[in-house]
Amino acid sequence: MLEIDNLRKRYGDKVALDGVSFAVRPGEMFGFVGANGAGKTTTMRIIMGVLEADSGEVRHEGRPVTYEDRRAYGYMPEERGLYQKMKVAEQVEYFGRLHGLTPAAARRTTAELLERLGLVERRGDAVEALSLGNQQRVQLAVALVHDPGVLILDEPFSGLDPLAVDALAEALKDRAASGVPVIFSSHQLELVERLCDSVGIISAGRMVACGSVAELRAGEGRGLLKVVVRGAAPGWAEGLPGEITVDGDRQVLLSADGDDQTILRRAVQAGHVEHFGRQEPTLVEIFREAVA
Ligand SMILES: Nc1ncnc2c1ncn2[C@@H]1O[C@H](COP(=O)(O)OP(=O)(O)OP(=O)(O)O)[C@@H](O)[C@H]1O
Repeated sequence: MLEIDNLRKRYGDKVALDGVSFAVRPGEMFGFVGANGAGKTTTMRIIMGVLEADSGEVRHEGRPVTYEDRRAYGYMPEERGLYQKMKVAEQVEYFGRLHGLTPAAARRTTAELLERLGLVERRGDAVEALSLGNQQRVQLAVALVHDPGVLILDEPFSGLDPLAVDALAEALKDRAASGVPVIFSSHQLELVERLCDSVGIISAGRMVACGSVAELRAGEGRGLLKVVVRGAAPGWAEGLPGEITVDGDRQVLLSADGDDQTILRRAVQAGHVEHFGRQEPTLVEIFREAVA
């Protein structure tokens, strides 16, 4: 388990982290979300030891993490960090060697990763000649080449097309499935909702919500009741709590606090009920509520 315990960090007068804590289990994919400037990059830099916290601790498997531990982590920094003139395959191999792989192992792993990430045809190109999406794939290959025990990725999906998102997502899911804790930050909340076992929402340096999407949903209450009735006379829902919208011959009632059975009876009497059910809040709605 990777534990982030009560991290505090100031830049001069600016409080960037104000007691951030969370934990990520082996094999868990943790989505780290928050508005611009909320403190995600600062937290990840502290986990990686690129930046020192004013106080608090990062532990892995019960012990404070050391420089040696971190050498075995995979990291995709916000500022990226590739050699622009170096060729793709050479670059991934080079980072593999820096992490202590033998030349043969670095070559083999590089070939596997380039295949996996759809980069085989670009293996001989200089990084500077690649599109942003392909550069990001190379960056991920570099983060994965030494088979890291922990993966920390700062906005790995930003600027990627849907196919590149899928390729990266599959590679991360694979790593998580092999028992590695994976933390990534993102502003793409639908993606986080789809991929992550748990989510942390940070706002102004504080963790304001943390847990599985199902747990975060449960904290939001029952969700809105949505009823779609076709062919009902106008005014059928008079007196019922909620808002009606008209869509052709359909009327849609969204109700936050009406009694389900009463509303259902009224809807059945009024017309043909096409849909009746509670809408679960999306992560976008949970996020808006949490940072409000
Ligand atoms: N080197 C620095 N010097 C001064 N202030 C900084 C520095 N780095 C970050 N900050 C401030 O600390 C706060 C947290 O920044 P951080 O980069 O961690 O946020 P973030 O959640 O990663 O944002 P984004 O989504 O925009 O990348 C912000 O107010 C930022 O302006």
